[in-house]
Amino acid sequence: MSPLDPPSATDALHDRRTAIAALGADLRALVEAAVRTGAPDEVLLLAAKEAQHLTALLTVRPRGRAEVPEVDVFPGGIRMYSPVTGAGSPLAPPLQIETVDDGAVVGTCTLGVAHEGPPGYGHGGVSALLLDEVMGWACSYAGQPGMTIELNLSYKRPVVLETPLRVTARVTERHGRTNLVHGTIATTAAPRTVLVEAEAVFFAPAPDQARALFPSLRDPA
Ligand SMILES: CCCCCCCC/C=C\CCCCCCCC(=O)SCCNC(=O)CCNC(=O)[C@H](O)C(C)(C)COP(=O)(O)OP(=O)(O)OC[C@H]1O[C@@H](n2cnc3c(N)ncnc32)[C@H](O)[C@@H]1OP(=O)(O)O
Repeated sequence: MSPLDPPSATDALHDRRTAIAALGADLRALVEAAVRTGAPDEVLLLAAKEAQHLTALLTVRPRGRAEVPEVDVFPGGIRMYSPVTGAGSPLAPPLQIETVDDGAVVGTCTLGVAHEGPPGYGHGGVSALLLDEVMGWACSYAGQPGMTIELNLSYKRPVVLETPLRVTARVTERHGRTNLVHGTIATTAAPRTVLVEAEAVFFAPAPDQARALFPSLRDPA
């Protein structure tokens, strides 16, 4: 089962997610084209007008800042607009979450030029983004969805763009509501060569605290 399209989805929900993902894919292609283009100035200005038209088209019944989208399962499930995993997000690579049998969570993605830091390599903040997300999923899979309270990174080698990446995370220790998590980024071609390593502390809020933090959470228990 893919956590990004659970079998419980109704046809309408599936159709909505499919449409959101279609728009997300084209927006990502647009973002990548926009940051790589060598088109002349007049073409950029024409594209800007077209982008304004698209923005107007989509500004219909916008959801509230803290509202959980109807297409999402929160916490611990599909997030269509996540800047990391969201198929509907132009910011997301997007990263696909998978689990493996021994308790580690594995995510795969490929970064584009839009995610560049040093020329040809991924931005260090983007590596942190990928790790934070997959480490968060490791907590959810360990039964304690939580928020990052500390994240330490060691950048060992640059992360190459346009190369399939493998992001792994595993809960190593639990102390009450606090989980220590270890994470890595490698390429899928050389999974043992660690490019970035992370240690993090996640905190799983108690039900009352979760209700206060996330008012639209239906059943924090
Ligand atoms: C039931 C449902 C709950 C749902 C929650 C799900 C959320 C996940 C969502 C989607 C999953 C998909 C994946 C996403 C992944 C990405 C995650 C992120 O990006 S999260 C955004 C960035 N993080 C923040 O914005 C946090 C900001 N921090 C806070 O708001 C507070 O710190 C908060 C509410 C988390 C805790 O605040 P306090 O005041 O209640 O807690 P205090 O007492 O400070 O610490 C709690 C415990 O942690 C220990 N602690 C604190 N800092 C520590 C540290 N650096 N190292 C080790 N332990 C530490 C403390 O000693 C304490 O432990 P002792 O309970 O006493 O045993």
